[in-house]
Amino acid sequence: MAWRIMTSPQSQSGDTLSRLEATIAARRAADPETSYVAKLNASGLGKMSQKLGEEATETIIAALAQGPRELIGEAADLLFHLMVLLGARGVPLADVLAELDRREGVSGIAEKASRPKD
Ligand SMILES: N=c1c2ncn([C@@H]3O[C@H](COP(=O)(O)OP(=O)(O)OP(=O)(O)O)[C@@H](O)[C@H]3O)c2ncn1[C@@H]1O[C@H](COP(=O)(O)O)[C@@H](O)[C@H]1O
Repeated sequence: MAWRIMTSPQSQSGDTLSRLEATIAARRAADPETSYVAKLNASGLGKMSQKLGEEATETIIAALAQGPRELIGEAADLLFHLMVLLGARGVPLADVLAELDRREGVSGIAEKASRPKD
């Protein structure tokens, strides 16, 4: 039987990520002793990028070898660390969502085929 997660009515993706973006912005300059967001920002872009890569790897491992709960946890870590990195680079979530909106309805296969050949 397929495994299902009950989706909380509060966890509409846009709202949740928008709130997380605001929280991350508010915590960036907090005390690194008490704020993980501040600690990540204090560690610099290199460390933040490394953490994103680690979370991506852990997500891959969960997808290949673990259960849905582990995959959900790792995917949440991955999204969180992506949001931290975007915030540190000053890229608004709205810009990323707008790019996804722009791509809506464009098949990845058709888009790739339309690229100029070398
Ligand atoms: N959503 C998250 C969130 N998801 C994951 N994490 C943290 O991300 C880390 C996951 O990375 P790891 O498992 O590699 O942890 P680690 O090994 O301890 O990390 P390192 O020592 O290697 O840096 C853990 O410390 C998690 O607690 C998060 N930390 C914070 N948030 C959000 O950010 C808000 C602000 O957090 P603070 O800045 O800590 O107040 C929180 O209220 C939450 O809403």
